[in-house]
Amino acid sequence: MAWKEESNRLKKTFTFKDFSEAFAFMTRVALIAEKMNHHPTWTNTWNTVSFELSTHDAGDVVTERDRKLAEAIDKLR
Ligand SMILES: C[C@H](O)[C@H](O)[C@H]1CNC2=NC(N)=NC(=O)C2=N1
Repeated sequence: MAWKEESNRLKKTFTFKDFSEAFAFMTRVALIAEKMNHHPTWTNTWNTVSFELSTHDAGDVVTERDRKLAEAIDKLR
């Protein structure tokens, strides 16, 4: 599934087998975000993880940094 761009955010929701799988994914995303110094706004409800990416330093709009992070997140799946 593709990322949706709306209201100055890149959005996507991932669904996993259970919470443990979802949290393992979040752990891997966290390490990548740190490495890229670009961090997601995200929510986790049981087996789902929803992302809304924007660049705070650019006034909370979508930039290339968000697209790169989205690409890196997709590669984890
Ligand atoms: C100093 C500033 O917090 C850093 O440059 C990073 C940290 N992570 C970040 N994450 C996101 N999404 N946007 C930013 O502008 C951003 N800035």
